[in-house]
Amino acid sequence: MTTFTRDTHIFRDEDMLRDDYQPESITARESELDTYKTALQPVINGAQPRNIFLYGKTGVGKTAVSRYLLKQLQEDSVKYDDVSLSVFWLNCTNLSSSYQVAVNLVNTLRLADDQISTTGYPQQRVFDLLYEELNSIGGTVLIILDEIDHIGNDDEILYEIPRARSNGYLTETKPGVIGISNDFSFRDNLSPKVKDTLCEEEIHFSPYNAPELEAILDRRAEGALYDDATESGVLALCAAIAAQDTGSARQALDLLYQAGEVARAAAHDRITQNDVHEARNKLERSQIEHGMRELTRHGHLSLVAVLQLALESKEPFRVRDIYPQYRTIAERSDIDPLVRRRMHDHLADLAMLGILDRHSRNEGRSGGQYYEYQFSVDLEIVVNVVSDFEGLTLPRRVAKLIHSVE
Ligand SMILES: Nc1ncnc2c1ncn2[C@@H]1O[C@H](COP(=O)(O)OP(=O)(O)OP(=O)(O)O)[C@@H](O)[C@H]1O
Repeated sequence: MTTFTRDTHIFRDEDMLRDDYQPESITARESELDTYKTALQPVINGAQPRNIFLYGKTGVGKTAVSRYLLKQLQEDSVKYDDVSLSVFWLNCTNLSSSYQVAVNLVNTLRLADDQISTTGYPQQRVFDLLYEELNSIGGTVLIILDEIDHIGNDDEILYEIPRARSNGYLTETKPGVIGISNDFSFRDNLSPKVKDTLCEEEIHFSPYNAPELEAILDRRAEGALYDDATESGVLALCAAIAAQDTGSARQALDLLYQAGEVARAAAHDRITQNDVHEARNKLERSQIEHGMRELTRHGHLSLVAVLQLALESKEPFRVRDIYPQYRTIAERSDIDPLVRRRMHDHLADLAMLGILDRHSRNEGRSGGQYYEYQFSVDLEIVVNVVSDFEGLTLPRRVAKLIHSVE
């Protein structure tokens, strides 16, 4: 019988290493905190809030710093009788227009039993409903729009809310918008009037360097791990790996967590540097698997075509070898094949995701330039992912291999 017993010698509180954990203090972001605090100061002064735009790559603390400061601002605002502050968060993932953001905001501001339908209203009607809700709240209302880049070019609302008071739609409420994005091109592509309004105050979060990441890990490990749970150099190694790759605190924390899990599974007394290396391989593997699963149908077909060739003969392969395989698999699966050039784009995507290696070659003096492809990951990983593809008629050799593994 399987039994569970508590293992406590590594993690004191493993939830503190999870992504949704909100740290009580922020490490290594002094200048961003200063600028952000200054931008929020008008709220405490009872003045119209400034609009703020935060941008920087993923995992560099934009959300954590915002949550930390806004919580502090809410606590401090209570001390002033003439300040009434309300803060609302909306994650804009999957919201690709001003209309959708407006509807979701109305529903965020309303009670659960008073929600509006997400379709069927004219845009101006939804904006009017939003102004009604905002007016009924009164005081200062800060709206934080996380992952704001999903709204794309349909960005009217980012102008409408900040300007609603000066345009006469709001009399009781002073609105402020804080937009958060990890897409650098989004800011550059904003329409000029939106840019002027939303980016009144811009704060850029740069990637962390290794000492900064080590300081973040150190602070987090104090609560998450027991005092002697890591071999010396483990935190520095996690920090160095993440700094070299992305500069993301999320990546560094994930690595430490996963290394703890590796140590726990192997019944080690403490996390070793080898555990960190193993954790890194595991994380990379799962990232690559995820990348393969998320490909489009034709990406999957291209992947299977290269896999079939790799099982039959020695890599690398040219597009002229891969394309006929791709066509055959597509036709047998009742899918219209793409033309060769378009399929080549999918091979380029596979190379970009780190699944294939791609080398450019020159064919002597007379010939042109061409590309060669080969897998840069273990075939075992590819076979494992391909075995979950549905609706494809797999070539015999691939199907047989999958069958033998299962
Ligand atoms: N300066 C910091 N001090 C303490 N913890 C931090 C710091 N920066 C980031 N973290 C932690 O790293 C993780 C990722 O941070 P966060 O979610 O704030 O990144 P982000 O920049 O908002 O990323 P994304 O753009 O993907 O939403 C969180 O667990 C957060 O608590």
